[in-house]
Amino acid sequence: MADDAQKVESLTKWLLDSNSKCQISTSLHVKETNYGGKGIFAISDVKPYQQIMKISHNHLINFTTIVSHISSFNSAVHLPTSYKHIKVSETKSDRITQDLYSKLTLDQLLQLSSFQIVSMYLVLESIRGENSYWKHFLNTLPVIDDFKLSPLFWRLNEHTTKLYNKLPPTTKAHADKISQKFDLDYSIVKDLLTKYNLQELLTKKFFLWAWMSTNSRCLYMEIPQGKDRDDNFTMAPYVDFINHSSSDHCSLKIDRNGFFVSTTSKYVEGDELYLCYGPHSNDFLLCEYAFILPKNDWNDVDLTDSILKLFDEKQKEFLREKGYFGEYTINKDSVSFRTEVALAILEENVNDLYTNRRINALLNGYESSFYNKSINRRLKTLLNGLIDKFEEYASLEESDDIYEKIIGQLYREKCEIMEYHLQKIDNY
Ligand SMILES: C[S@@+](CC[C@H](N)C(=O)[O-])C[C@H]1O[C@@H](n2cnc3c(N)ncnc32)[C@H](O)[C@@H]1O
Repeated sequence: MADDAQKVESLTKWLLDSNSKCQISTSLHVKETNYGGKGIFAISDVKPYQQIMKISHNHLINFTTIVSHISSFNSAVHLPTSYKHIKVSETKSDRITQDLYSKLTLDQLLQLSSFQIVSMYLVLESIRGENSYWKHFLNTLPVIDDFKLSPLFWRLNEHTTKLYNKLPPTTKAHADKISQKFDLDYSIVKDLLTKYNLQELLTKKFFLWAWMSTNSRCLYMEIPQGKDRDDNFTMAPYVDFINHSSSDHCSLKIDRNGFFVSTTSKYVEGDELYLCYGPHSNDFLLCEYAFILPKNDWNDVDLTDSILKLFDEKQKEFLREKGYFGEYTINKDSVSFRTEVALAILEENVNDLYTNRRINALLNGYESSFYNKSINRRLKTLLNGLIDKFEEYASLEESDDIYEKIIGQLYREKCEIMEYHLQKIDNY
């Protein structure tokens, strides 16, 4: 079994094969980081705005390349012309290609979402092993244990389900959504394989590995052949070694020639290159990518549940109609405008909200200082109530258990945001 460095080397050789049309700058090197698996480092200076990687379409895994590859085994399928220039040039035959790829219809493939098809394909191509065109890429994907920090993993593993219920309520709500999506995707793919008597290939654990690999390594980009918005993500070998940072980043571009990565800042030898996966809080990063940052300026506290309890039906209806129902947050600097609006309407008579001049002025972006005092008063009560609940969990950060530490950090970060606002209110 090749070690990690050899696997990366084989992947690089495969990508740089003379016919591949891929390019990787010779200034780059993949190596282990001390915080989150592998990363990409500069081994010599890299200028800003320099193209450092090009991965051709034949080396990308997305809806288009998968449909094109699988259908090449079924002579009854005639692909639309938009697929014609994508060719995964592999024809080796085995049980998967004979019993499944040669029988799947275009309709069946097109009915799957991108998430379903990519996850299913990773499982099937892994089973094909040495026969798979993607074997060098598949060898560099994470193993299931690399996702052990993911709440989805906690929920499905009997030793960690208790942890799942300790998550902050909004983190848990996000994790619940992901879990539902996973369950649905698993049942749809399982049903499809059952039609071909291949259901035993798809254990939940295997699909979880493929699904989390897809979730944590896919890059959201408009695919030129994409049929709708959901198709707009791709797996890009080598590019997916780039770790996340909310500040320093590279830029991505996709066109008919392939997937391109360029720098936006200068790197010197030894620097790690980063990509910003998006403006994500630690709640989001944990649920979607199974890691959190030691410090994250995108963290927030969601007050929606606490605030919604304060409204009667008329107030809720007004907020819904005006587009201000829910998503009431505060972050490290400010109270969101949505939160201010929600707390402001509590000051007004419920029967004349639609004609109330002050409220309508606030909604139209005019002076709102009239409400400041009452917003602060209500916020103070809400935050004091939440801090009391959260502080108990924040102490989990002192635990020796890695999972409890993470849960504790999430609560502590939320407490710090709330304490900052309480201080600000007291100084007002
Ligand atoms: C697209 S991959 C990046 C390459 C990955 N480190 C590897 O070893 O293959 C995304 C995964 O890398 C890890 N990761 C990325 N950025 C990180 C960061 N700032 N801190 C900790 N882990 C990070 C997480 O496990 C995440 O799910």
